[in-house]
Amino acid sequence: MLTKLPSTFSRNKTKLTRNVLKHAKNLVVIGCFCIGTNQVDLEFAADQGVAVFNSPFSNSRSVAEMTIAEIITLSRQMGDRSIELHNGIWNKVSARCWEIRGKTLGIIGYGHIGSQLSVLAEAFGMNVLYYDILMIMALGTAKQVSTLEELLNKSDFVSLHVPETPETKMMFGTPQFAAMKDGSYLINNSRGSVVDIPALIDALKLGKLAGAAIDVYPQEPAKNGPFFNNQLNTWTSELQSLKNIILTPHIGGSTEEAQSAIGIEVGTALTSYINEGISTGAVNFPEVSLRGLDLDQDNAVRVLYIHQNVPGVLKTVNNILSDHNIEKQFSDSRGDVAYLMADISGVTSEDIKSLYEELNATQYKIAVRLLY
Ligand SMILES: NC(=O)C1=CN([C@@H]2O[C@H](COP(=O)(O)OP(=O)(O)OC[C@H]3O[C@@H](n4cnc5c(N)ncnc54)[C@H](O)[C@@H]3O)[C@@H](O)[C@H]2O)C=CC1
Ligand SMILES: O=C(O)C(=O)COP(=O)(O)O
Repeated sequence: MLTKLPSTFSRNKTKLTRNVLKHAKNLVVIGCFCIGTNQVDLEFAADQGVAVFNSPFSNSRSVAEMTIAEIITLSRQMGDRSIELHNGIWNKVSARCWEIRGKTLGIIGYGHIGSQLSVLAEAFGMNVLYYDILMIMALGTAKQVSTLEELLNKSDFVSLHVPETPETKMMFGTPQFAAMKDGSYLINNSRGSVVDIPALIDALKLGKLAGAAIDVYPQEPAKNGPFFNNQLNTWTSELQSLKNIILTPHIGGSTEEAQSAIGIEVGTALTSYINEGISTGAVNFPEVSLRGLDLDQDNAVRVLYIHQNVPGVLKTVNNILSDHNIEKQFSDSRGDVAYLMADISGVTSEDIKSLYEELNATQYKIAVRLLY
């Protein structure tokens, strides 16, 4: 159906690969109703003239809150106590159950989620360290460390909040577990590809880690309900058998508040791109905007021209537009793709057809839309 749609919607499970996108001939825009955009081949989408929008922060508070809940749940072994009581066992213990006050939280990836988590953790009396590839201003009394190793050596809890990129794939494996403090905890609410699960299982079995919380998996089932082990990964049953490990079904951003805010944010971006061509906030595309579009005035037309980023294109396009008054114009490029927006006036309905045909016939065009 993608071939017939001007826009398509995805959450993190909908894989829009090169193979899928190359059949989507009429596709104009993709909305990812989530933060992560690794499920879409962003570069190929841009090469096809398809802009991709996401919701960069609407569910970040939900993830930060869930992480705080997990830190306390792990520290008090509440998951295990709850499972025991569900199975009719009363097991009142305090051994190796801790307050989180005064403990150190190491945050890997200090972006929207990591930085909110930092503020919440400090409110609980935790000390916060963070590691990020960028220099980022610390909130509260958190401290940025310059190596991942330093963070791992010093933290009682380590929480991952990085995006899936070639650099973060399997960034957490045997050497990173070895560098962690004995009896520490790992939380992964980022992406399933970031942690080497067999290495995590070993660290838990050896007692190196006192617990872990995992929300994301290398493969995830496409729908709710019973799943076969190989739909998550081949080690699911091992994970299920371990003590003090919280397993959640990728629900970090799944709250009513987050879903409603995401719907509004991405929906607004999609409609302003479709109706006005505005690409501000696109994750794969040049960001172009022009002030007020008044199509009722002076036979106005907005020209949206996406093209390969090579010399000479603007000259050709402006030559075609030059029979009309160019009220305003803006152009930007990102990598191999460039995007020109121009508001022209004095365009008759006959002109529109010929303008479209001429622009469509230009050499380096990727896509053309005229709004009138
Ligand atoms: N479990 C869930 O339901 C959810 C999971 N997520 C995941 O969380 C990720 C992070 O979300 P945000 O904080 O909003 O993203 P963000 O883009 O605001 O922050 C990510 C931070 O990670 C840093 N980073 C990138 N590569 C790194 C590396 N190799 N080492 C250290 N730091 C690195 C970046 O510089 C940035 O500061 C998303 O990309 C998504 O995959 C997001 C929302 C919900
Ligand atoms: O926002 C994200 O990146 C998430 O992982 C949450 O995705 P979802 O809305 O649950 O498909």
